[in-house]
Amino acid sequence: MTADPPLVLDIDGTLTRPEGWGIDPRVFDPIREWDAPVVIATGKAFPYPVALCHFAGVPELVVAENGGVVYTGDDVFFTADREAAQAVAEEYRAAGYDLGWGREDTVNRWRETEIAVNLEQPVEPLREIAADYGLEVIDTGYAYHVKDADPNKGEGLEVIAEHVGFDLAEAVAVGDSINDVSTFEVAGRSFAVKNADEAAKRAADEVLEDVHADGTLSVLERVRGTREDT
Ligand SMILES: O=C(O)COP(=O)(O)O
Ligand SMILES: [Mg+2]
Repeated sequence: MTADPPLVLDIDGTLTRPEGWGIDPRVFDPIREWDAPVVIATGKAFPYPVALCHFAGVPELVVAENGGVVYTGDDVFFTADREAAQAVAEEYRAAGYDLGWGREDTVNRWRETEIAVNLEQPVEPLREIAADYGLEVIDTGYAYHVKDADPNKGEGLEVIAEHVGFDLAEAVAVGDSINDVSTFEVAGRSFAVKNADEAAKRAADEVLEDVHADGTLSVLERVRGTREDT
């Protein structure tokens, strides 16, 4: 007997439409029908991947905020807090800059452990202020994230695998950016979509020929049913 391997999916750049924005609706059915755990591992704020699982109709297995928040379906773990990143955001604003998400800022509104800044905002002053607080700034291609260097998606994934009881060596990960490198390091097989950044491409076992959801769907097709079910 064979079964599906556990899946680890990034959102932005990976489940997105070919033009780069919005979830490609073709990913919903394969995710829903997958007969093994599907972990959503993202830099987005906690509610976004929870909502994605909810609307896809799959259990909520979530690494959010680049590993700052981990949800096993039973327990939530916070591996960082927002305080220092918030202080960086306030200094950045006091220096005349803006986070770039508008007045109500739904990008950061429910974010618990880091701060995201719009890519159109100047990054150098942000990096300088973040360094003063001992934080790093990473560019996912969708936002700058001001974060603690410690937590990452890969460690969050390990927590979920242990809790749910699957073998990470059997897991298949797909991603597109530097925040997926730690995932690629702990998952047995890793794929970077064609639109991935250099860090993700270097870390992946294989770089796909297709961009965004087209790349991811090609992986799902290939790996479906490839796990030996003992
Ligand atoms: O939040 C981001 O900047 C990117 O999100 P992702 O990790 O799902 O690609
Ligand atoms: Mg991404």
